Amino acid sequence: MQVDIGNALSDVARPGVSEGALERLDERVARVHERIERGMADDEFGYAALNLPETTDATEIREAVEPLTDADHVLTVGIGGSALGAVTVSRALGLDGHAVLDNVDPAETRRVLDALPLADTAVHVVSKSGTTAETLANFLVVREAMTEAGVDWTERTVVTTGADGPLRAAAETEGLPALDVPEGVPGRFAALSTVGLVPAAILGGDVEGVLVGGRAARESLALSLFDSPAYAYGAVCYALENRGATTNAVMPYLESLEPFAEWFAQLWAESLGKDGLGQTPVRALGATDQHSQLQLYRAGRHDKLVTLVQSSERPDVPIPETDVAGLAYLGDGETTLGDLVDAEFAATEASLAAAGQPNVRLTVDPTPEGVGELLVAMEAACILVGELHGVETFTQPAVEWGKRAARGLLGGGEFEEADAVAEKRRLVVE
Ligand SMILES: O=P(O)(O)OC[C@H]1O[C@H](O)[C@H](O)[C@@H](O)[C@@H]1O
Repeated sequence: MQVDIGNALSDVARPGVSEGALERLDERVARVHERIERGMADDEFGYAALNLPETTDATEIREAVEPLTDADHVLTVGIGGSALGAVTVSRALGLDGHAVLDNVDPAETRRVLDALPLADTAVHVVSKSGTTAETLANFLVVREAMTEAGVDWTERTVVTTGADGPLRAAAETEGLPALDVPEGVPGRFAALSTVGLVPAAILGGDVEGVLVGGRAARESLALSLFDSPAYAYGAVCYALENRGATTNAVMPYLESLEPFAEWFAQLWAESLGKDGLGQTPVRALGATDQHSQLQLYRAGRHDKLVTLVQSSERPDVPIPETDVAGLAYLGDGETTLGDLVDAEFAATEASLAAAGQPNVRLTVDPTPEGVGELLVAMEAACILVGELHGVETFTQPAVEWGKRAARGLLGGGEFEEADAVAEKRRLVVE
C-alpha cells in the first residue's frame, strides 16, 4: 500500500501541515510506535488486534465451515464490528452471495429473507457480547424463516461469539458449530479473525492471502512516519484535525471498496470520537459522488480531509467505438472505462488541490493481500491517532449508553439511561 500525503502539505492546502511540523510530530510517532509494539507483545486489550494476522487460524476457520461450503449464499447476522468487516472483506475479494442482516428494519429483514434461497444459504451469527438485541432478534427471525421453508437451520448455521452469553448458550443447546471471537480485540478491529473471515471462507475466498497482507502491514510499522504508510496516514489525519479538518471523507474509486468506507467510518468514529475530539468520517464513492458531494468538498468550508482510494490495477472494459459526434474522445476504439475512471480520479485530486482542499491518496493492490494490508494499516493509523490524542481508542461508552437505554425501554432490565427518554424536552411544530 502506498500513501501520498503531498496534497495535505501546507504549501498546497488550507488547512495543511508543513514538512517541519511533520518532522516534529515524528518524535511523538516514534514513542507511540514503541507503545504499540509493547501492547502487541503483551497482547494487551485492543493492541492485540494487530496480532490477528499471526494469531488467526485459517485452518480452524476452514474446518469449522467445511460442512457449509456447498452453500452459494451466506447470511451474516450481526451488527457494527460484527458485520462490517465481513462485508468489507467479501466485497473486496469480489465474492458474490454475501447478504447481511445488520439492522432491525422489519421490511428489510423480510426483503432479505424473501430474496435468499434459504436451502442454499449458510448463516453466520456473530456477536462478541452475545447479548446485542438486534442480532439476537434477527437470529430468531431467521431460524423461524428457515424452519418455515423446510430447512433444518441447525445444519446451516455457524456461530461466532464470546466465551459466555446467550448466543454461546444457544449454540451449545442446539449443538451448533461455534467459533470464538479473538480475546482482547474490539469488534471493529476484528475483521481479520473469525468475525470477518468466515463468510469469505464459505464462499471460497482466499482468507489466507488476506492474512498474509495483514502481516505485511504490521511489519511495515516503523519508528518514523516517513517509513510507514499507515503512520503517515494517521499522522496527517491527526495534524489536519488539529488544524481544522474535522471531517474525513473517504472516497474509494472502486465499487468493491464501498463497504470499506463504511467499515472505516465505524473504526474512526467509535475509536476516536471521545473527549470532544475525533474526525467525523463521511462515506463517498468515486466517480459517482463527483456528481454530488464534490461541489462541497471543493468549494465548501475548509474543514475536510478527502481520502481518495485507488487501485494499483484492475480488469478493464473497452468502450465500444462510435461515430456519434462529440463522443469520439470516448469511443475512439482505444479508451476504456478504466481510462475514464483514472482520468476522473486524477481530475478530482487536482481540482481539490487547486482549491487548496487537503487530500490524501491511498493506492491499494486489488488482491487478497492488498485487502488485508489496507485494513490492518487503517487500524494501525487509527491506533496512532488515538494515542496522539490521548483518548481510549478501544472503548465505546457513548454507544453502550444508548444500548442500555433501549434495553431498559424494552423491559430488559433496570437501566437509568432509559429515564432520559421520558425526560426528553419537546417543542413540537405541526
Ligand atoms: O459483537 P456485538 O457484541 O454484538 O457488538 C456489535 C456492536 O455493537 C456495539 O454497539 C458496539 O458499539 C460495536 O462496537 C459492536 O461492534
